[in-house]
Amino acid sequence: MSRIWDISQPLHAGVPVWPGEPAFALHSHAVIGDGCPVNVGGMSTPLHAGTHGDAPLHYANDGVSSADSDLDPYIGPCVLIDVRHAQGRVEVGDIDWDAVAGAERVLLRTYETFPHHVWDSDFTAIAAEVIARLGGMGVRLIGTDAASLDPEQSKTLDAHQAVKAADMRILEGLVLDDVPSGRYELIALPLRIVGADASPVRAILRELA
Ligand SMILES: N[C@@H](CC(=O)c1ccccc1NC=O)C(=O)O
Ligand SMILES: [Zn+2]
Ligand SMILES: [Zn+2]
Repeated sequence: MSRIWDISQPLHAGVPVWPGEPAFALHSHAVIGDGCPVNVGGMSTPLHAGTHGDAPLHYANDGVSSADSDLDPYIGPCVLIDVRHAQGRVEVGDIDWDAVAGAERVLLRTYETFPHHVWDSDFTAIAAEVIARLGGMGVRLIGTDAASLDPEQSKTLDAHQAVKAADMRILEGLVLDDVPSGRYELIALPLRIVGADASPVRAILRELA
């Protein structure tokens, strides 16, 4: 059997969320007891909490929602590239472009150790030029272990806009700590949430046969 890496953050009350967003919460609506045969829960979550896919609706009013997005970008061969050496922002010179050649899905590892317990305002963003070059090479999905492609304080979202121009899809908040660089099969499907600008995903990498 081929090995599977779970590259998703656990979702729980303490999962770091974008500043100002409400915490993730799991509620109990029913518990097993006299007259009740089941436990039943519900959840409340910011859509950009944990490991998630941005829908184009996040960065454009005419963009599709999670329910309406093609699924192709989120499933298939991918390459994981180590860019831990990048300073502040991933620039064109930080990427091993030979490793990218031919890939339709590219995941970038920026963290030495993923910050599971605190919000990191200084995450490593990605330059719009990098996205444009990836798009020009036929890449359809960009993934990162950072909370966003653009810096937390950005109001122009240049990298997201470059994704829009190339009609790519985005995964954010991946956990890539224990995964060697190289090629894998990616599966990270957004939920079919009508009108949603983002969705949690269960992201996995599977060793290629
Ligand atoms: N663009 C970010 C998310 C984002 O910008 C955001 C998420 C939640 C609440 C506010 C946000 N941005 C406000 O300027 C992302 O990459 O998904
Ligand atoms: Zn997001
Ligand atoms: Zn985003």
